[in-house]
Amino acid sequence: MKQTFFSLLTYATVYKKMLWQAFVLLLVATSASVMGPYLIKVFIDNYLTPANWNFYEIMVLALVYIASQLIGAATFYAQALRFNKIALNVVQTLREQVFAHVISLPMSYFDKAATGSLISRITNDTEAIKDLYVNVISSFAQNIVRILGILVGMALLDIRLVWLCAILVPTVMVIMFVYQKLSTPIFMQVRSLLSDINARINEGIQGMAIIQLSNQQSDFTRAFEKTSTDHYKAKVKNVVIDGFLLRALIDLIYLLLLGGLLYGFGLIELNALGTVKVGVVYAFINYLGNVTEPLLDMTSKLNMAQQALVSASRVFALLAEPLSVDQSKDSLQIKNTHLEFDIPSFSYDGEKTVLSGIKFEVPPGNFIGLVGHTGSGKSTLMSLLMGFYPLTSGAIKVGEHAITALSKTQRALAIGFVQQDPFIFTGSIKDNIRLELSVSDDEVVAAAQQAHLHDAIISMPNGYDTQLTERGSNLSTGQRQLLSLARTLIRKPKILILDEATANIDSHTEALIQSSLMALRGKVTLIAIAHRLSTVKEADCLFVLHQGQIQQSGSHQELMQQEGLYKHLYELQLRSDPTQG
Ligand SMILES: Nc1ncnc2c1ncn2[C@@H]1O[C@H](COP(=O)(O)OP(=O)(O)OP(=O)(O)O)[C@@H](O)[C@H]1O
Repeated sequence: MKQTFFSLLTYATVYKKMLWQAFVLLLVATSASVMGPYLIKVFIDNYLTPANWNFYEIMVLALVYIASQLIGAATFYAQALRFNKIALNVVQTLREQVFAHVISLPMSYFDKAATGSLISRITNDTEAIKDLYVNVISSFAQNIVRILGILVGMALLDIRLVWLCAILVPTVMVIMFVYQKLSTPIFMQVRSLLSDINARINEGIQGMAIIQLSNQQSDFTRAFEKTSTDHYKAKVKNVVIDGFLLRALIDLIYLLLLGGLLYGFGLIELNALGTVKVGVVYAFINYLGNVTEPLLDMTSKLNMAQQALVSASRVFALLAEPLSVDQSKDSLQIKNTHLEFDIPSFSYDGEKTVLSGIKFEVPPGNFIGLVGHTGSGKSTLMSLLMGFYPLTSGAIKVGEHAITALSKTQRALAIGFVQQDPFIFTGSIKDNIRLELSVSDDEVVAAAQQAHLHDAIISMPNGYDTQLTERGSNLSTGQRQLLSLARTLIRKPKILILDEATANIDSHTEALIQSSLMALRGKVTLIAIAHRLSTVKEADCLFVLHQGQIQQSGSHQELMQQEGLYKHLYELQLRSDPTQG
């Protein structure tokens, strides 16, 4: 936790100048507020009690008092503003850093992490860190300086008051230490359960259709209620510790102060000396009140500080997740798109082999098809070409360069990937096609025409400006695939991968797309993954995958002459749908 705290503090050191200003202003504000009771003590003891009505001196005293209060208020405001600005800047930086880190994490990370839980870290946890800066660090700094200032004031009045604080401070520290030890595991649990709640909500919304179809509402609700109840119980534990330790601490401070006051002045001063200066008692009570206030403020914020540190440790853990090792060189350009796959074996988890003995080449401009049973490794092979996962052995080469040596930008420019279920961003159709690419509206229209989506778009009331909702639910599945195709074609890739890209498209549109794609033949390397074998019949070469290995390869005609998996699959499809032949 100490490490986490210091790591968080380093984020504020970027704003050194503002920090210095804030501290200087804080010192001025504290000195001004400490001066107040002292000036009143002077007024009471030097003027009021002895009835010394020296008008000019009293006026000067009053003016100094008013000026000190005004300066105090102004500098207090100015320092608070600076501390808050630093805090908000730090949180903004941290949130941006976390987001940038998360979107650069290797795909394998997202296979394990629940989306809701990740969102919770970027939003809730960074928000809790904001509390640390806005409410805790700045107020701790203010309070500590105030306590030190008051201690100086007290020492000037009566050194015994400082001894009183010498009892208070270690007591408070012991309680703070115990509180921290007890509350950390509970806060960890609370935060992790909050992530689970987010993950469950996310799952519930994403899987809404299947939940309703399989009538799983009550099971999902029960599971949610369980997580929610666990969260509630952990929170209650937290409230009990807060109530027991923090409340008890507050009472203890009051008790000690009262005892100290009675002992210090009630007994000693009255009995031994017989007289008490009214001004000293006024200033004393005022200072005691002032020293209690920052202590109480700090203890009440301890809870917030603890939560923030727990959140920060979760955020730092996420920031420590290793990014994929980038061996790329920006200077490398893809000139030759000759592809060479040589993968002796590949496994996602180091245990189960998903691909083995993969070795083949694809000359530039060729059209190849990858076919095979579900789970045979077709998408995995393409994910490796896209660099989504690091190779565990062997290499994939584009031209003379290993795929890992090419920068992500180069790869994204050269290779287009049309997915089966593409993601649609909130925004217009136009923006979804161009994404961040700076292309004209005409180019967007041309890409949509090439993907045979243009007619569907212009039949919508707002045409290309139609706003798409999250996950593109106001487009049909087929239209989403066409949009993904347009989005890829507009980038004019040299290698085009189609992963079941036309699986949800009617035969007529599919035939049109097929002819568009065939027009690219020879200019662009086409790699199509297809279950519907009729769509890849025209390929220059077909690779038949079976349990992660290439079992057969050759053109449709060649494969049909062999007694093998391909012929078997093709005949099966032909029997179930004779129009496919
Ligand atoms: N991200 C992943 N993490 C771990 N294992 C995975 C992952 N993705 C796929 N697999 C496993 O790898 C194997 C090959 O899957 P892959 O998706 O490549 O098959 P496929 O031939 O494309 O199947 P389909 O035709 O159904 O799309 C499967 O056994 C699958 O369980």
